[in-house]
Amino acid sequence: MSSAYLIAVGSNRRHHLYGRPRHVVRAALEELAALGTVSARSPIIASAPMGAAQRRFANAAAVMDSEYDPPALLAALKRMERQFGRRPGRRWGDRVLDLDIVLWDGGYWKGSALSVPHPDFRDRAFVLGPACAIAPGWRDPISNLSLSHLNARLTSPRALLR
Ligand SMILES: Nc1nc2c(c(=O)[nH]1)N=C(CO)CN2
Repeated sequence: MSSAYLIAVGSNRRHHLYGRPRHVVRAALEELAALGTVSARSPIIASAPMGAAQRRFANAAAVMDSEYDPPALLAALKRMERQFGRRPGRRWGDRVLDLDIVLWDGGYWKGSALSVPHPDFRDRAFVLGPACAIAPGWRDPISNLSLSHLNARLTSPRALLR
């Protein structure tokens, strides 16, 4: 049985073949088709780095159906990161490709190396912005708020949206 996933994609380093981060993200969005059926790809946005990273990021999101369960999909995404030349580095440092599972239509997953929903996605405009462009009505199973509500909450006065 296949499941739907929301995947976040990011890059802030050049790739020797693909070039600038936005081209890395575009290539990664295409490559996701090897892991399932991609039903939506967001526009690629530029965003200021959050955390220890130095350079600007290109970010995007995709919705895909896949036969993989969450740990198997995560393993496949990590393999793709390595194929794109990512090497272990600082947790919040610069990277050629970052692929995260944000949401899964099966609800929650909690393992030693993986939590779905992604624990921090509600505070990350660079995830919510692109995600809202393709799946605004998808609800976070923990807060039960839609992606468009979570995104509005990040950018609007809190009192209005609680
Ligand atoms: N704007 C932006 N900032 C980041 C990003 C990212 O994808 N976009 N990823 C990080 C590490 O996961 C750290 N900071």
